[in-house]
Amino acid sequence: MKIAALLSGGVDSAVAVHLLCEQGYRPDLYYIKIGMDTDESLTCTAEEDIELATATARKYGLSFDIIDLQKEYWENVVAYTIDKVRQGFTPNPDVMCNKLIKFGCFEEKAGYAYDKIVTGHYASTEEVDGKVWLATAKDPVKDQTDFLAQINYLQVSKLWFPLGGYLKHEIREIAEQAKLPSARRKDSQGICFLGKINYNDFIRRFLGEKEGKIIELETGRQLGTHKGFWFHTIGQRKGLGLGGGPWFVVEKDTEGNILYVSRGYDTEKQYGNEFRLVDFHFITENPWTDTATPICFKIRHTDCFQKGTLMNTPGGYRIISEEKLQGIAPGQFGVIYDKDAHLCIGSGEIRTVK
Ligand SMILES: Nc1ncnc2c1ncn2[C@@H]1O[C@H](COP(=O)(O)OP(=O)(O)OP(=O)(O)O)[C@@H](O)[C@H]1O
Repeated sequence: MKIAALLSGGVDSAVAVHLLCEQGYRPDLYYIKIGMDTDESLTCTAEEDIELATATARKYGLSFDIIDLQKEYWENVVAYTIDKVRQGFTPNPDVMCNKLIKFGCFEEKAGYAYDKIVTGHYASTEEVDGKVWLATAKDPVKDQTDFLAQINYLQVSKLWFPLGGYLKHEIREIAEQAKLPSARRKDSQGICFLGKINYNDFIRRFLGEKEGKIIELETGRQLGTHKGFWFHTIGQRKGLGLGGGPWFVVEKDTEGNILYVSRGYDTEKQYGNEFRLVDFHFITENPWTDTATPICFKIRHTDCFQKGTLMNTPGGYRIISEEKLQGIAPGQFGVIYDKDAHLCIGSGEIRTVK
């Protein structure tokens, strides 16, 4: 079996490679370059990543290649991110990076020559009645199935996640014992291409600044000004610069460049229990024929699953949540799991119900 392993320079993918070697496999290792070489302020930690990845490859005597997908990353993931922000949505670049870059463009450049692609994601796959499904990881805090929920059947059936059956602290212990070069490396956080740079600086570069009003939704009172709706997200509390809070962003008027906010933790306006999903995507297939199916779901990357019902209506899919949810942000992905939160079934982009 020919195996390619995606190595980031972090501890998780190094342990994935270690576990494969312990089982007698000899994967070819690949680092994907997605930073911007030409722009100092927009580069990731690429140099350090490549050094650590090279050291891991050397330790196991495996082949190591760097695949440059910078152009593809900017044309697909960054363009998508800016486009969504401009429309007032909250994008999820990590979801798109998995779908389009790690398992998309990489496949076209190198992955096609392999039977299996291995990563250090915390996720599993499971065969049910001869079909492969994406399944959650043993570690509920680290589970990354929500970032993988836009991949397709060809992708999931070729993927192998060796860390799915481990807890994060077990992975750290394995890395220490095996003396992996990246054993003591801190976990990476958030959106990769942003690396060390500030998200607002990144957005400002593309969309600039434009002053607009901040208005209290309940009273219509103007409380202050902001520098562009694109710096703010539904449910967000930080960065409003208003006294006497807590204030939360509850609505955005993108045409008028107005932010509507609401005060306190318990205001009705912050919460909702129903939303729509557009462009709904099943990873393996649609396992449900009913118009109302009990499910678990997530609307953001957290370790808690919400319980609710997936409604298949003539106007598209909707989720009705058992509990009221704070900060349902259009543009984010609503990720659907079976009712035991075991199989990840698919995802769609969140829209409000009007
Ligand atoms: N630049 C990259 N090149 C190749 N593979 C990558 C790269 N970035 C991430 N990956 C792969 O995707 C997996 C998940 O990446 P992510 O950044 O979400 O997680 P992580 O838990 O920080 O992983 P790691 O500790 O391996 O960096 C990694 O384990 C690795 O297999």
